[in-house]
Amino acid sequence: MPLAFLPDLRLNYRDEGSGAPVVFSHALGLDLTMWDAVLPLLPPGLRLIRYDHRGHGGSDVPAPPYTMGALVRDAERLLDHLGVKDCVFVGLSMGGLVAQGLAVKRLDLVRGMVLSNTAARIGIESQWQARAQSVADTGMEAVADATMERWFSRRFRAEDRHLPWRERVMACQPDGYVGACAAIGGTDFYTPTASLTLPTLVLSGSEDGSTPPDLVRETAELIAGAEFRLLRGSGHLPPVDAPEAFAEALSGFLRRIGHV
Ligand SMILES: O=C(O)CC1=CCC(=O)O1
Repeated sequence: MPLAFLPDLRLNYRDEGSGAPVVFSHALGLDLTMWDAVLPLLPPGLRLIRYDHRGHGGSDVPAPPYTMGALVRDAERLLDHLGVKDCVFVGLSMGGLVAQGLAVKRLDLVRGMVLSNTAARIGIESQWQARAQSVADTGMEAVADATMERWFSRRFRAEDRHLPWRERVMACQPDGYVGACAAIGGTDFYTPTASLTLPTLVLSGSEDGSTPPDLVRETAELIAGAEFRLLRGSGHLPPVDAPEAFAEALSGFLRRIGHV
């Protein structure tokens, strides 16, 4: 898989297809494979770029803590490196924070965004510090089970469909996870996000235990003209537990804004 050599960091990414660019930014503790089930369901004529955040997947793992500014800068430098402008940026959870920060900073790069299962602010800093500390102390096992409960519905878990995703969380480098917790805990985008006016689709899962629908809807209401859509039966990761519904919502948005 290609690595983008940014001045101080190597970022792992995949760049597939050709046409109008769509960039995918994943959630905490995961990697670019989070989008595997969605990409084949999207219409032709798109350049599909996905990457691993610092500290995740095949990207470098700098020592924690990280800042949201650094995560946004990584996305910015990757898009500059790939010569991408005017993309639709799709960010889920932590990736949705990156989407908001990037749109505020570099509107030349982003012509539309999809904010999935995210908010202008996620949780409170002390909870993120406590979570980071437990991973620093005892590794990913400290958060794996509780994460599955927040991410996936009871039914999904009863069918053991969460197990491969638990393995992915367990494979995350503790330093990367701890670093990203600091970035999330230190981020409050209420004011900058309220200034955004670009075309935006906001998606939420009715069973999301991490960013519940009311929180996600509140962020949609900050952005003038944003569309809000609730994916019924889905949890925190619709690309995993409801890829068809996610792809259908994303494809509709791309068509409505003339991106495909
Ligand atoms: O781990 C969680 O509960 C949910 C989450 C918050 C930010 C992110 O990317 O995932």
